[in-house]
Amino acid sequence: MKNFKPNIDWQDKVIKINDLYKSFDSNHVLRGISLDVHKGENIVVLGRSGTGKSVLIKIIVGLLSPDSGAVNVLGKEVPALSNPELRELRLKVGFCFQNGALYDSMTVGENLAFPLKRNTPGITRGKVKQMVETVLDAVGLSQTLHQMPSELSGGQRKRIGIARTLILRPDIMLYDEPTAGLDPITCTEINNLINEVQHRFNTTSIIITHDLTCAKVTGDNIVVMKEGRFIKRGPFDEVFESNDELIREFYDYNFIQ
Ligand SMILES: Nc1ncnc2c1ncn2[C@@H]1O[C@H](COP(=O)(O)OP(=O)(O)OP(=O)(O)O)[C@@H](O)[C@H]1O
Repeated sequence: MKNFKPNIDWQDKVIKINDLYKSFDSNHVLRGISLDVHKGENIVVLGRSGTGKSVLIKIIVGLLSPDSGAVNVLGKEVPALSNPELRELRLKVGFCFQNGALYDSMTVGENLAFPLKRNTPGITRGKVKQMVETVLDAVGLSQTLHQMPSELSGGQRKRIGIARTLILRPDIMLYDEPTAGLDPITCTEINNLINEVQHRFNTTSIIITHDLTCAKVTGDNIVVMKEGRFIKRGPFDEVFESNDELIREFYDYNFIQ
């Protein structure tokens, strides 16, 4: 459970998705998805493999176009944006890749400085140094500044990946399977870090996962996705209190497999 009260503005919808459809030929992946995400909220999208979670995220950042429906992110209608407008939007929507996506030939510090230098022309070396130190401190890994990614554990790589997204101070963080492939203790650390980011930087987050513990610990609200639809939404305890057969099935699946 969170040891702080999230600062959520329920009047401010930073993501508004309405009746979204997306198919690939005869594969009807999204079949009428609607979702509001509020400023400062951590929302978890829970669903089994292949239900369309990644397709949804790609539509949110304009990497895929929907067949129909509306997608508004930070006040912009995403499908209508030009390429330069999309690039601008993507600076405000940070995507945390599953593997951290670090450059193996650069030190941790260089990996963190890279997006900052590329996206902030004219930034001084002093400012870069200060921002790198701040995000490294935020993820609890100040001591790794001069290390190479190959010297880090899987959990540390994830943390540095999160720091690299965070350094551009996005309004929205998208976490793709943040705890996949990690041992339970490291999972707990990553879950705590996701909450710490919410608390310290007041970001809005979408967390895609099939890890129920991650959903429970990080999510202010959960949506459960099945076959391209949201079959349930609400706080974790409310969703999983349900006697709905589809929800039980998901719950059992998590513990059996
Ligand atoms: N670019 C694409 N072209 C064709 N089919 C695609 C494309 N992207 C995704 N799909 C299909 O859409 C469906 C949903 O895929 P998606 O990656 O969103 O699933 P997911 O819920 O994120 O699964 P996982 O948890 O395994 O990552 C799959 O059947 C996939 O094959």
